[in-house]
Amino acid sequence: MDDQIIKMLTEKFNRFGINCNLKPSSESQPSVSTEACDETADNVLAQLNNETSDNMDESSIPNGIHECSPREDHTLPILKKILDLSTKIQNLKKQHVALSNQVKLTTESFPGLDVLKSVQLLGAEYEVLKRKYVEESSERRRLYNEVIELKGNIRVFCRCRPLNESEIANGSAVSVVNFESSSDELQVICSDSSKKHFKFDYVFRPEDNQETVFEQTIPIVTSVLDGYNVCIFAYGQTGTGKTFTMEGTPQHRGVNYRTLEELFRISEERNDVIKYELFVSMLEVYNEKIRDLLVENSVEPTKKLEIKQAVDGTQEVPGLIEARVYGTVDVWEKLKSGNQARSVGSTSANELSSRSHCLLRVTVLGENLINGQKTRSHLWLVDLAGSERVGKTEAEGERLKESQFINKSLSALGDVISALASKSAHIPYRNSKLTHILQSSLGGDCKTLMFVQISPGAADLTETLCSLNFATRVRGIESGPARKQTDLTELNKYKQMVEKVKHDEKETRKLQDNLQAMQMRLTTRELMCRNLQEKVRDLENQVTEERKMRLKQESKSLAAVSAQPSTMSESIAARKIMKKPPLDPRLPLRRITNILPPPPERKPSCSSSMDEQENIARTTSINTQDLVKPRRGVSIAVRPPTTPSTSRTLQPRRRRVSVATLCPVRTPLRSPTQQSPRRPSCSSSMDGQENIARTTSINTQDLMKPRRRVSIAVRPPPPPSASQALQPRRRRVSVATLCPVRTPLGFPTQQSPKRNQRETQYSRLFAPLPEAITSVETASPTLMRSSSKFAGSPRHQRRKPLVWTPLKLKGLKNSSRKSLVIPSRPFY
Ligand SMILES: Nc1ncnc2c1ncn2[C@@H]1O[C@H](COP(=O)(O)OP(=O)(O)OP(=O)(O)O)[C@@H](O)[C@H]1O
Repeated sequence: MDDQIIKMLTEKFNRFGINCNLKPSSESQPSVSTEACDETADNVLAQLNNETSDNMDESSIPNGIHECSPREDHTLPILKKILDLSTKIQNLKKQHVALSNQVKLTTESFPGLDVLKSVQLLGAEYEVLKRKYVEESSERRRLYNEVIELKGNIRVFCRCRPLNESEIANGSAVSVVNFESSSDELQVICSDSSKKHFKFDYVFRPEDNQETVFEQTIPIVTSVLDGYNVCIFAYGQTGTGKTFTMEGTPQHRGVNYRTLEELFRISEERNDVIKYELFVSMLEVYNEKIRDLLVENSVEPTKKLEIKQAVDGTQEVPGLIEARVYGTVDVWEKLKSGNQARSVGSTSANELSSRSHCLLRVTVLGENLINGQKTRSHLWLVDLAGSERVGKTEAEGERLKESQFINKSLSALGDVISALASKSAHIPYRNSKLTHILQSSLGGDCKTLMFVQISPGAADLTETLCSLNFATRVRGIESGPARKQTDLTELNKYKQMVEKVKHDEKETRKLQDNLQAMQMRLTTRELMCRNLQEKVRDLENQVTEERKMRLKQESKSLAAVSAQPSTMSESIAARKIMKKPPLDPRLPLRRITNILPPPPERKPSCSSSMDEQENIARTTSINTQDLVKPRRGVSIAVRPPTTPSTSRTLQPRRRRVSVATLCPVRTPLRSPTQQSPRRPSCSSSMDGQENIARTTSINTQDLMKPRRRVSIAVRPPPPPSASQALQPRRRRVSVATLCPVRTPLGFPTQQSPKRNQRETQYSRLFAPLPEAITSVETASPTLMRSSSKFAGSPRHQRRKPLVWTPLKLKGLKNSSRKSLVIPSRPFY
């Protein structure tokens, strides 16, 4: 026994109060193996147990344990445990040693540089091979599809069913269809014993089973996994085995089930390269209505389904259920429930006759995990309703209606096929729901396979010939090459996003431009405001200066008048000056703010033809300097009538009076920009008998002069002409009133030369005759009238009296005609 173990055991025994004297065996004795050690431990244990149970007397312990006398009984279980643990430790140590011997890590254990190099080489090689594989597999698919295209994208298989029991029972056991040695030809023996040859892509005999049929179908079916649209449909007379070929029975499964089975198998195969998702939809076209066959709750009223054209040009049925299928079990469940929902009925030709066209659509979404290419393709599996002769099947009522719909849609299908075969410009796809929904499958970039189902019975010979002729026409269609269907959903999404971004950018640019323009306008306005403020300040200064000067002058003249009041007129003038209200120390200047005044608006020129005898012209012009001049001048000129025209002859009682008034008017301040250089000329009819022309003109310098004058000029009329003799009562009076008007600030620069010209003209026109000029003190409307040459006009020619009113122009801001027609009054 190992000395170390003995020593350890002895120590442990002693610690627990066991007098244990374990001695190693003699030197001559061979070393004890671990098994021997275990055995020893077991013996010790057995011995201890015996001592505990039987109170055995002290005896010798074999194999080196010479003495062992437990003092107390309760220490034995602990000892036992210790021994157990020791044994376990030993065992673990042994296992450790064994494992260490097994795994000996040395520097040699790590791979060398050579190995690493070769691993790297292999990795690169693997990448190259992978790339080559992808290239090759795509090339294979391309070639494969090319082969199919060479064979024809519309392929026609003919399948003849076996004679059924009733046909045999009726004695027509002889088949009218003869099959040639080759697999793509057949002969039909007509009633006149003539033979008709038909050639198709493949001809299935009555003995050919479902597997044989599907074997030929596989190549075209698998194209859907490569991203091509595929359509397989069964056409033929009722009871010839269309449903049998497409759906089959649980024992003899048809193309539908086998196709999906194959698709799952291939997708499993390509799992590491392409990820596929399969969806199934099932619908029927019954009496020209589309019905979803996968709607679970048939109690609910079926929603109306319509065919719509999708963005990529394919025909879609929005709202149609697309059930995801994960395996053949799923598929079978879906097909079963769909077939149960399908409209079938019993006819004389077929006990379970399909009364509708059943369409199963498989949508395949594929994503290439290596290059990320996505595909979305459809596979249509169509079991058409059988063509039937209404007379032969003796259909009545609902069956008759169904038959009519079926035949109509099959006829539409025939028309489409004919149009496609003759390469007609217009293909009547929309003549029926069936052709509309199969539009892209029949004439588009799709691979189409048609099963023409025939009966071998002589009784169905005519229908058989019809079906075969139809199938021959279909085979003659030259369709274009099938196109791989990439998933355009994401592409369209990105396109829309790009469009939106472009639009947004355009909008942003427009907004930025607007902002810049606004900023520029703002800057310009601020500049203008500053200029205006400066101008206002200058004007205010000027006004203050002039006011001071005027005060000085007034005080001087007042002093002079009070000193020598010689004449009556001077005394009156002095009185007037005294009476004059003190000047307003502050001019009512409008506060100019940063808000710009509106753009200068032209006063509307209102002229209306009220009477060709009347002409009223008023012109008001305001100058800022006018405001500060404390003088008022009124000139009234009464013009003699001009030579009357012919028209006047017809209006003998009309008179014409023109009054021009120049007077200072107290009006609200107007901004310089609003001060139009030309006042509008307003004409209005005041009286049918009178014509009043008033011209109001304000001159700033005049306003400053401290004088008031009203000049009334009454000119004698020229000698009456012959025409006037006929109009003795006509008079023409022109009155021009010039009065300084207290107006808003104006600008001298705005005094247009045209206006000056006009003023000169007027002043010349209304220049007072020396003998008619009366001083202000004596001039009054009454006097004016009495002094006029026409004062003694007959009463019925009375003109509208002039109204002498105080100057009231408060609303110049509104710039209405009223504010410009300034009524005047004597300055007393
Ligand atoms: N190749 C065949 N082998 C064995 N039985 C067949 C075959 N073809 C058809 N049958 C049988 O003929 C009968 C009628 O077939 P099926 O109902 O498929 O005809 P159909 O063309 O779909 O008729 P319909 O247009 O009226 O629906 C069925 O009982 C079917 O099992």
